[in-house]
Amino acid sequence: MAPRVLVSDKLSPTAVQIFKDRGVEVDYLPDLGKDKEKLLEVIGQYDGLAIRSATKVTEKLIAAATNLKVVGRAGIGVDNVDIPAASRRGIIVMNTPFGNSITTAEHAIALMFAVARQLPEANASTHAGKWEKNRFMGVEITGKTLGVIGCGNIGSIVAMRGVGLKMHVIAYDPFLSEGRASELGVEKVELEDIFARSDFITLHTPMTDRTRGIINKDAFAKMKDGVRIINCARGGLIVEADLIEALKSGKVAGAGIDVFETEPATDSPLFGMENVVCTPHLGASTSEAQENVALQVAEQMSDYLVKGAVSNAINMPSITAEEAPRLKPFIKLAEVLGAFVGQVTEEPIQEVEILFDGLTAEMNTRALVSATLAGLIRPQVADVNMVSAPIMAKERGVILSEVKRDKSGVFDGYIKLTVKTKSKTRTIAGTCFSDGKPRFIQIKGINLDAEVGEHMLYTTNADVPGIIGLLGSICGSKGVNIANFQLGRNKPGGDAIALLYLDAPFPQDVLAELRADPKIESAKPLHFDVAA
Ligand SMILES: NC(=O)c1ccc[n+]([C@@H]2O[C@H](COP(=O)([O-])OP(=O)(O)OC[C@H]3O[C@@H](n4cnc5c(N)ncnc54)[C@H](O)[C@@H]3O)[C@@H](O)[C@H]2O)c1
Ligand SMILES: O=C(O)[C@H](O)COP(=O)(O)O
Repeated sequence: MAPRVLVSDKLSPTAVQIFKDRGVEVDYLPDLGKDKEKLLEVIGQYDGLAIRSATKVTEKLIAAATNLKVVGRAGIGVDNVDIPAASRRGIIVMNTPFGNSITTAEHAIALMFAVARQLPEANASTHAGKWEKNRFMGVEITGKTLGVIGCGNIGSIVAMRGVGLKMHVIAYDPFLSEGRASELGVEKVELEDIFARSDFITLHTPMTDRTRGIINKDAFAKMKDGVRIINCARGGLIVEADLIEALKSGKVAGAGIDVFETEPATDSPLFGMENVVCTPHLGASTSEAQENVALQVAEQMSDYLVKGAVSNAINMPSITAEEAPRLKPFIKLAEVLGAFVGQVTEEPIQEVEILFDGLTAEMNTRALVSATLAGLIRPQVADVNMVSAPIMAKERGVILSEVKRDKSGVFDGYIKLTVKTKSKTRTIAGTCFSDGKPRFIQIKGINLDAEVGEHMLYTTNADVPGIIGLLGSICGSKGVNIANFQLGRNKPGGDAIALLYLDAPFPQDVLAELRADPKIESAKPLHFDVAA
């Protein structure tokens, strides 16, 4: 059945066409995002949801979205999506990180000019036939200091434009390197310097708990008199009540505001204030940017729903369409290695080490780590997947380490998983053969070559005669066929294991009998999802 996507905000028709061309059914209902109740009613039918900023993907919506696999944000900011809730439910959230950056940077520059020269008021006055030449006295931009808070994609473009306008550009961004700053021609400074030195301050950070209210009463107090503020990022970065105070007192000479604490903003004390230029979240609204983000989001969502390729996901490692087919069997391998340990482990997991040897070390190991963790946690939490597993592992305090090394044995490459609990350390290694099927090649340090089947039985036992007979006769007595039987030991008479690949689940009613046999130390029926 073709995957179904709902587009619940206004997107360029290009997106709809791309979904259709890629074999995805699409419902284009651009006003549905604003109708929370209706959206809740229908969301259960969809595998994908394509949005802009109007649709709020809340925990409640996610709980109702029983089939949802991907949320695609045609744009950058994902603060309208409850990412932790989506991740816990295994829903990928992707955005289009570059499609509207130039357009938004241009809007910030446009607002800066509009505020510097009071263009909207001058325009309105001239249209009204007033010719108030003496009323509108602006300021020059050349030679002024532009303070950029957040120097990522958009902030960098604004900074470069500022340099081009002969401004002195200073930037605060904890992740901005000195090298990148000098490449952009900006001075890297602290936040306090931005406040103290800027004639214009422009905001370009995402909205997070750390950036919320970054421009507040205290910040205004540290700024130059007559500073001008531009916000094309998110409304909540500025405490609006504090901005209004600062405008009234004359501390702030003007503001260019594209984004508001509450949107849509149809009523705000900022409206009608002298030299406050407002636009209705138009930063990304050019035909070029909207074409870019619509095309990109539809391609990314279709690639995921149809081919399993992941790009620009906020909560999952990327998997390109090219690498997806090669990676797929190793993702399955990683999952079954995790699933093996997850099923035999009953204590809380403390540490996980995943070793990638040979060709596996050259693969997308972030995706393989996520798959291993998903397999490991699934016996406890059934609906965990590659998106939610890393979060769950972290929430459970699991210490995770990843090791990569060159080919070290007879296999071109393999994955070895070591899991520590309070009382035990368990190890298992596996590889994929050319048939693409996962094989266990080592358990507890004991070599074997075991094909992985849906139903298996794993025993640790004494290395004594009669194990094959015992297991064979118990399975035979219940009519369970053994497809493959693997034995291994660390030394004659030492630790031994048996791994049986069965054509049906091992019967629970004979498990106690098996475990009671003195030759058997432990016996565990296992189940693996080996379907493609
Ligand atoms: N008005 C609009 O229509 C519009 C359009 C696009 C994007 N946006 C907003 O602009 C934001 C920035 O977009 P981007 O593409 O440049 O994102 P980005 O991720 O490329 O850059 C954000 C930068 O902010 C920095 N940062 C994070 N926390 C910070 C902090 N506490 N102080 C200073 N810097 C901090 C990051 O290091 C990063 O470099 C988006 O998150 C979105 O909310 C608005
Ligand atoms: O984060 C973004 O990409 C912008 O805020 C654009 O939002 P919009 O798609 O609702 O215009």
